[in-house]
Amino acid sequence: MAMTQSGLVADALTERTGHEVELVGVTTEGDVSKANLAQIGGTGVFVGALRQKVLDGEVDFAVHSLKDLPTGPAEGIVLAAVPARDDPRDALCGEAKLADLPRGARIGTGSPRRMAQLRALRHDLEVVPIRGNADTRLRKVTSGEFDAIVLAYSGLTRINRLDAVSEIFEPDQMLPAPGQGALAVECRADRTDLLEILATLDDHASRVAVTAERALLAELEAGCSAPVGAYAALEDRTLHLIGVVAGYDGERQVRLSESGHPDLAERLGRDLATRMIAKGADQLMGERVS
Ligand SMILES: NCc1[nH]cc(CCC(=O)O)c1CC(=O)O
Repeated sequence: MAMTQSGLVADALTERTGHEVELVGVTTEGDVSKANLAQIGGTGVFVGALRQKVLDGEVDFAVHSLKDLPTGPAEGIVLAAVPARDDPRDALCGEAKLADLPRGARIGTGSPRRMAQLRALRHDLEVVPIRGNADTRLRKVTSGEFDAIVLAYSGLTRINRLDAVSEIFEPDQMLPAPGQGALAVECRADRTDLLEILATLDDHASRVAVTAERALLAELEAGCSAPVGAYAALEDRTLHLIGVVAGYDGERQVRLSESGHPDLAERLGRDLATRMIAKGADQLMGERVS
């Protein structure tokens, strides 16, 4: 998936600016270690290794899945471009749509956000942690170990596995992770020459949407392992943001929305988070039922 999305960015850059781009594959501890990803530092291990190559000047820029980036700033590195976002929704991969799965069906997901929202949609489901890359997970559906799993639609597009999708969740059923479906192009802050070139890849609507979603996540002091969903979209020069913090039991949710001017995307996210905290969102995040 990472090589595909880097290839897409490289092609777009060549098309827009005429610059040839050489792809450099980077293998990280996250790719080779058999240990649980959480134990070796979560998705931060992929991001950290790529950022080091950027800082060392081994590569000019790096492409990440934006939802895997920690919300805090990275010293010496800037988010040079957010290309036009792909479909941000989550997809169910299995034999049937969610409503048609048998009682007590086994659903695999490693994401607390997806777990909590699945339980809210259907209390009878057995939601079970699952590991491995997308292809490994999909094989666990084919083998019958799981009745279904949930993955990002955009990721399935990039690995050419839309055939596995049985249902796409609308944001009112399941809010995606902040930044889901978007890519992040990062380079060194002092490379002004490069910043100008990479800026041609930036998509304003995508940039303001993910800015609001990530500001919400940052203000909630949450990371990618928190049961936090967010989705923002720009319509007629108004930015609409929806956020959710879902309790692990699926019983309680704090779900609020807010709209504002896209120039104030960061503020919009922070304001919504503050309102969510006032409704008990931080308490829900602190809980671990299973
Ligand atoms: N956490 C892993 C990860 N990081 C980005 C994507 C999907 C692609 C995207 O969001 O752009 C995935 C897999 C998934 O959640 O199904």
